[in-house]
Amino acid sequence: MNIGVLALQGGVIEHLKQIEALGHKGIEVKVAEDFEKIDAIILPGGESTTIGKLLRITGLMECLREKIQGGMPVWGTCAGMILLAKEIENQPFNYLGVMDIKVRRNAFGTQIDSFKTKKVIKSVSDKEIELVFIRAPYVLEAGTDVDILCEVNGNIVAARQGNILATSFHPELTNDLSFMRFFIEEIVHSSLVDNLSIY
Ligand SMILES: NC(=O)CC[C@H](N)C(=O)O
Repeated sequence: MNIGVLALQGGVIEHLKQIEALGHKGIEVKVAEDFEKIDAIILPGGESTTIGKLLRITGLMECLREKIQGGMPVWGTCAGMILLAKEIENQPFNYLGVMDIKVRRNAFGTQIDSFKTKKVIKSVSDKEIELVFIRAPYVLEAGTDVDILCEVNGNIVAARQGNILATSFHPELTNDLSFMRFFIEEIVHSSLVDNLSIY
């Protein structure tokens, strides 16, 4: 499969490496034409304000929003989660606004409060997964269509709404491919099968 990674700012290469490690093609997405080449897209971590500004300047914002609303599978990591959210606490505007969640930015504290922990996320793997949090957001409120996949200290850090996956943490910064495998096999693959069955 061809998995795009939004390549305006942030942790692009790490995602591309994990995609390729699973035998798929990783494609950097920088212009609207790149959307024609991909089956799914990852919005990497970075700085949501910067990526948001670049999405507006390049005109990619509308294009990306339309693709996601049309069913393209998307995974937002950290800043990517903020870009997907319908509501951002203490901020009067959103970015893509496609996922029915309200998020708190920098929810665990500043850069020096970055931390790692381990959890079993049943829908993803039976084994413990290392979770890396870097000035991460978490989900304050989620709509009824949103499945909660993981909580840390009672805070929602991974959630799915149909074709949309959001994580506060960074699986791409670990050697564990299980989250990428989950995204590609469960979310991307099932959406392709659904689309085929229309015909
Ligand atoms: N690692 C990250 O993506 C950090 C996100 C960043 N704190 C933001 O609010 O956009």
